[in-house]
Amino acid sequence: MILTQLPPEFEAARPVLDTITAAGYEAYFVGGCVRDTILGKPLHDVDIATSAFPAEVKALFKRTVDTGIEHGTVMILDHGTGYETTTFRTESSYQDYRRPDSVTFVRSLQQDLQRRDFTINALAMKTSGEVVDLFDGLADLKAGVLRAVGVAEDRFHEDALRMMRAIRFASQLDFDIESTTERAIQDNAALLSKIAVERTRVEWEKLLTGQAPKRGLAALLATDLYRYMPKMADQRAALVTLCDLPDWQLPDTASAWTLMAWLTGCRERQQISRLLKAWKTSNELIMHVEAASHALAALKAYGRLTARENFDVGHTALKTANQVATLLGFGQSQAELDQAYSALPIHDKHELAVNGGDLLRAGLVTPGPAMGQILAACLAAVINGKVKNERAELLDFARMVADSKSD
Ligand SMILES: Nc1ccn([C@@H]2O[C@H](COP(=O)(O)OP(=O)(O)OP(=O)(O)O)[C@@H](O)[C@H]2O)c(=O)n1
Ligand SMILES: [Mg+2]
Repeated sequence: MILTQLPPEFEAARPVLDTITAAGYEAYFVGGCVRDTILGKPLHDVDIATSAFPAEVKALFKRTVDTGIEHGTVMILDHGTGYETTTFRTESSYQDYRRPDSVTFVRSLQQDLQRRDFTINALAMKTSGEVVDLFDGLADLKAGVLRAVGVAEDRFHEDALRMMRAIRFASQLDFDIESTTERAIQDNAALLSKIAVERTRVEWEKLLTGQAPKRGLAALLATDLYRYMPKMADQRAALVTLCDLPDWQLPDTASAWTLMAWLTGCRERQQISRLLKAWKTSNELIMHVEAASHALAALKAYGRLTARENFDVGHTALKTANQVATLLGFGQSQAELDQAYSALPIHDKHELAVNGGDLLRAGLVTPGPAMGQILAACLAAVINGKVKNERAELLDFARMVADSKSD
């Protein structure tokens, strides 16, 4: 197969490959970028494989960064773009970064492609557009099949994350997992528990936000792989529920985690935070999912949020909640939710027309906890529409609250 029209990312990288080949080495585009080009999908990174050893690559370019030199990876910087360039190698070193000596550099492309995970990822391409397909990856790409290169067991022993990757690609590409490969996942599923949670999480998020998530989830259930994901061993029922829902898609990781928290019965802040911490997500995401989960519970119970809930949850988390509610069958009109949110008198506590200094100057209070309580009462009154967000009215209201306190 020869691709006649290469995407602009490849055209931009052409001089880099030409420099390497002009020096007498081989250089190819390789892996996901070749796969995605043939599928007509957008590219996110261009990876290069070469017969040149890292020191040889570095000698050819002015600017390089040692991003993973012990695995043979050097990043070449060219016109503001970085190209991960990896020396042909045999044994996978993905598994154990503390054992860089598990990499053996080789001079042959065939040996390099042989240690890659799936046939559709073991494709290489020359700058001429000629695709090198030594493991029938093109046929599998056409048929929509994920098949391990060579002996599946061996590939999964080299890097157990590949089992997650298989299932993630099934969802992302809407592909079938070939039966021997699927069987090998089932037989080796327990190896996943050795993989760093962060790596598993990336695949899990890609699976949930893929185009055919039910396909990935069905494979997760069929192979029992979910049992070795954090906090998931007892969650078969939740996954079955997801598979039984009418076709659905999730727009982002925040909605994916809000859905998972909901289906695994995490309603309280603490439960949500415990779940997400087990998956080592960012604190920012935890806060977003907590807020969205709060909104989701309100949508489920009442179909709407109170003004206070709207204020506390915020617009982005509200949107996340409604996306998940829609998937679960109790979504509301987003336009109406947006309207109710916009109708709030204020959207942030800094918009309140009085602050602590105002209360002090008006002689309503002395510094201390009482001040916080009065401000909180003002905020609540404004959010609930009881008092206008205007200085004079709020000072009157604050005086009333202060008086009632001193009674
Ligand atoms: N555990 C892994 C990870 C990667 N690879 C190989 O390295 C390539 C690039 O890896 P990566 O960018 O992680 O994955 P992609 O397949 O490119 O998928 P994505 O679109 O998510 O980048 C893969 O295509 C595959 O050939 C592998 O064999 N085993
Ligand atoms: Mg990639």
